[in-house]
Amino acid sequence: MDAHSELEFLEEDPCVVIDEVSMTYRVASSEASPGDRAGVRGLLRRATARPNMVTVNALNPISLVAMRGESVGIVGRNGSGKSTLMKLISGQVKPDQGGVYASSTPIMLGVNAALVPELPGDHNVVLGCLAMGLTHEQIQDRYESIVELSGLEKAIHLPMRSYSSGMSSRLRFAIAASIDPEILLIDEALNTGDAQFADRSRKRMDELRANAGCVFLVSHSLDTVIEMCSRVIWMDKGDLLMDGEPRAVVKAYKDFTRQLSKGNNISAAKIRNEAMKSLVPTQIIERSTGRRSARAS
Ligand SMILES: Nc1ncnc2c1ncn2[C@@H]1O[C@H](COP(=O)(O)OP(=O)(O)OP(=O)(O)O)[C@@H](O)[C@H]1O
Repeated sequence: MDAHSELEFLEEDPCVVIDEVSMTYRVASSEASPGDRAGVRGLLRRATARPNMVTVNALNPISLVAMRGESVGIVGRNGSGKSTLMKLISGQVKPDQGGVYASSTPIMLGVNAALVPELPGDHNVVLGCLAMGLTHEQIQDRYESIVELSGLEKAIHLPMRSYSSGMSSRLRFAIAASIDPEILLIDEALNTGDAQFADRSRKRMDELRANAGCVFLVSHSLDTVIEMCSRVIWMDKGDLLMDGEPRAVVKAYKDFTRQLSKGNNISAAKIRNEAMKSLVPTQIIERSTGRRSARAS
């Protein structure tokens, strides 16, 4: 990249900058240590002993920049680090190292609303909206459309603990979708609820995407990702493998999973390596103002 294009890039306005972020979790493991008894007796002993703490690498160091106007899809197998990345962006968890910078508070659809199961749905609408910083007037204006989007009808007056998990997700989604965030995070929210709700939520999501500065969408539905995203990243075992044009990235990911499901582990590993080799790493530059931008290194 020559000096001129680098300058041009620096003048753009990123919504989210992820700078060399990594994340591990510490969890208790029941795996036997050398010298432990085998079988059920061993398990019983370990169940009452102090647990072995192990470290799970959820995310290896990654850097990423999302510009205004981008819809970034995130695909990958179970446990590849997609939700962890979303939680880091939304600030729900802190990285072990590195930093996440955002031009405004990222809003995770359907998860952020802190609701009270003992209270009826309508009370929770008010609580959820207050928690997101809406004023009384704004809540009054939006109340009807939230209830309508949730599709709960009369059940809106019943305690949330009496809802099915789909009903409660629908209410969370409807509350979270009542604001127009600049940075919108959607983690599988599209798969919430039944077909009728999927239609309604998709419509609202289209409006949100149109108004948002940038969107991150985690989904196992690859058609949805192609349809909705301008760019897709593929993650695997905590690594960022590929970042680019949706169809190309989804194709590589599909080829990879197809080989895996046929048991062709060597072919799958080849596709994984090729994807990783072709990835142009992002290098984050700290500007004199303290703001961060990126260039491809
Ligand atoms: N709270 C947690 N405590 C311990 N380990 C965790 C926790 N959350 C995630 N992990 C581990 O971190 C890794 C990444 O998990 P993550 O949920 O980010 O994956 P994912 O790509 O979103 O998976 P999925 O497609 O199944 O939702 C996995 O190995 C998982 O077991």
